[in-house]
Amino acid sequence: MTESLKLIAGNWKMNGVGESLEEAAALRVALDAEAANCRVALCPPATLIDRMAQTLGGSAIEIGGQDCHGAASGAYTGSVSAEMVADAGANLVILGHSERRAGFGETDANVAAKAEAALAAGLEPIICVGETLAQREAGEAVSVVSQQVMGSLPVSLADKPFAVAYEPVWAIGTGLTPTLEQIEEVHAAVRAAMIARLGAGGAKPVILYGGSVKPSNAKEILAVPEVGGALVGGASLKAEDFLGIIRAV
Ligand SMILES: O=C[C@H](O)COP(=O)(O)O
Repeated sequence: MTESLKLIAGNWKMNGVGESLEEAAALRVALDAEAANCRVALCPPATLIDRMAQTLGGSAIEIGGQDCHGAASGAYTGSVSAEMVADAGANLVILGHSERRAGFGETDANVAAKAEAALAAGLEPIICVGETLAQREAGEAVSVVSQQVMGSLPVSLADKPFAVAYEPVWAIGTGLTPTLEQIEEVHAAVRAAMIARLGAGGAKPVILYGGSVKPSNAKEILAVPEVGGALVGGASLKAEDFLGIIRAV
C-alpha cells in the first residue's frame, strides 16, 4: 500500500487553444486560495505546454505532456522528444494512453522506450494500461493489464518517480465505470505486476484510475484500496469540474 500523495492529473487530449488557458488560470486562482490535499497536474496539447507553464508559473499545479518520442532526436517528422516536452515546461508525461496504443499502434515495447526517454529528460512518466471491453468480457482484464505493466515498465524505473494509470478502454469517455470491486481487483494486480517487474521500486509509485471520473463519483473511486489518484479526461477541461474531483481527495 502506497503512502505517496494522491495525484489528480487532467488530460486535455486534443482539446484546447490559447483561450482555454483561462480554465487553467481559474484553477490556479482556486488552488491558490484553497490548497489541494493532493498533487494536481494538467496535461495540455504540446502546443500549449509553454503558455500553460507561464500561466501556472509559481503555483503548485504541475504540467504534463501527453506523449513523447522514444528517441532523443532525429528524423521523426511531427514528433516531439521528451527533452522538448521538458524544455517547454512540463515535469510529467502521459505514455501509452489507449488512444495512442489503438490509434497509433503503440506497443508495450514502444511505451517502455518512451519511458526511458522520459526518464533521461527528467520527466516523470504516467504509464497507462487497460483492457478493452472484449478482453473484460472474456475474463482477461487482470492478465491483459498485468502483461501491459510487465512490458511497458522499463526496469530503470525502479528507483525513479513514476505512476501507472489503469484506464479500462471501455470506460473512457463513455460515462461507464467498473464496479469498485473491479477497480480494486485490477489495481491489486497492477501493484503485484509492478513489484514483480521492479522489486521494492514497484511498491511505492501511485496507481491512478482513469475512465469517466467526475465530481459525483470521484470520492468513492478515490477511496478504493490502491487507487492513488485519477487520470481525468473530459472533466478536466473545465476548472469547476476538475476542482470537484480535486476536492474529493
Ligand atoms: O486520460 C484520460 C482518460 O482517457 C479518461 O478520459 P475520460 O475522463 O474523458 O473518460
